[in-house]
Amino acid sequence: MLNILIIGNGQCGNRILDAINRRALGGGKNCSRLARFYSRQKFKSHVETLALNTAINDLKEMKFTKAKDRIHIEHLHGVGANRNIGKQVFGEKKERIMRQIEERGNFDIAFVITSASGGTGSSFTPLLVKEMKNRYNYPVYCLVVLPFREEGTLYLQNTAFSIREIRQSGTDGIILADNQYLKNIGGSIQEAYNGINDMIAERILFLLDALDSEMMMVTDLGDFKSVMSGGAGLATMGFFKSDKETSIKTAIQSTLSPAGLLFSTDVYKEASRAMIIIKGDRKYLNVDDISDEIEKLSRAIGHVFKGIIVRSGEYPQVLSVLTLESAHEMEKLYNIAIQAIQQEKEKKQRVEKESELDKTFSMIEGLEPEY
Ligand SMILES: Nc1nc2c(ncn2[C@@H]2O[C@H](COP(=O)(O)OP(=O)(O)OP(=O)(O)O)[C@@H](O)[C@H]2O)c(=O)[nH]1
Repeated sequence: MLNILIIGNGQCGNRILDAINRRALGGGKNCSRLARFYSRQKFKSHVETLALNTAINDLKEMKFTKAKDRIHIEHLHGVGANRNIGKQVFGEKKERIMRQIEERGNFDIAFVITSASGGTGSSFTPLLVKEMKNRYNYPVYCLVVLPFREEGTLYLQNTAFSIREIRQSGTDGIILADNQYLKNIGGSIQEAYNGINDMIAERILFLLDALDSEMMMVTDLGDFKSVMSGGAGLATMGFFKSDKETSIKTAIQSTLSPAGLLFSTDVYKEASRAMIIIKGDRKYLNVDDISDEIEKLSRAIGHVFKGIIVRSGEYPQVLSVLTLESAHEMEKLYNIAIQAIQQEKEKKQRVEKESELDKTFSMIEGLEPEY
């Protein structure tokens, strides 16, 4: 049995963690809040979850994560997208945060979930990972959510710096999920967030289940580590759940297609290593068809690990984990981020010069109110 730690930092990280806990309690989208009082989590592994946030309201919003796992790192009501303040708060509260991890025991693998663009999660994550890597010898993977591109200059510049810092933190790999790419889920912004969080939670739970399952064809933690160590330190995941109409070939293709992935990439051009895990009833799993599809991918990118988990009565579900050797979409994001940083710099310079407003205020210099 694997010991797994999942940490959610900041509002986005907290919400995704809560979606994972809801699913682990067996809940779909409408799972009752009461479920957490009487259900046992369906993790096969021993999983500890921990939510960190400077904003108490974000922690209170969580419905399926135990109160003891929601840790408030006091600083006003968040750090207002300011990563410098976030880093300072982490520095001040570091030992308290690390004690929380220490108390939860030793692990085989850890995941840290955050948005790249806010203040708290994106500044805590690189510093936290660095501390974890210094103190423990288990792999630490980050799941990082990229912003909608129209969310503003501060979020864009935070993204550019935080991704670079997370890469340099010693993390064993970054799994990307992109709000912009996934936004066609539709509905209100809250519905889109819930939909995206649910997609991420579904993939993470499938992965955890697979890493701790008896397989007909084996992939294990060692294979996952090998996949994640390939490429340029960035990865993404794809998923597809088939019904009785879908062939296993189509299911595998779908997990590698835009509809199945969490980040925009042409896997046949940009992927470096992959892991494909298939779960379902033996009668749907034609081994020749599976091999055909996997070979097509491995001819294009190199090595592909494959795993098959037999679950009687279930239509196949397929998960892909892909490390990337290049990421065109990330280059595009950095180009807009550079413009955003420039824009913020020019604005600051303009404000630092004596502004028209300063001139207006100075008109009453030397005068006193007369009554
Ligand atoms: N997918 C997804 N993205 C979210 C969610 N909530 C916020 N975001 C995104 O996260 C980014 C903002 O980061 P947050 O996580 O809210 O910020 P924070 O880390 O709490 O930091 P501060 O609020 O600045 O202290 C924006 O790009 C949002 O679009 C969510 O529930 N799901």
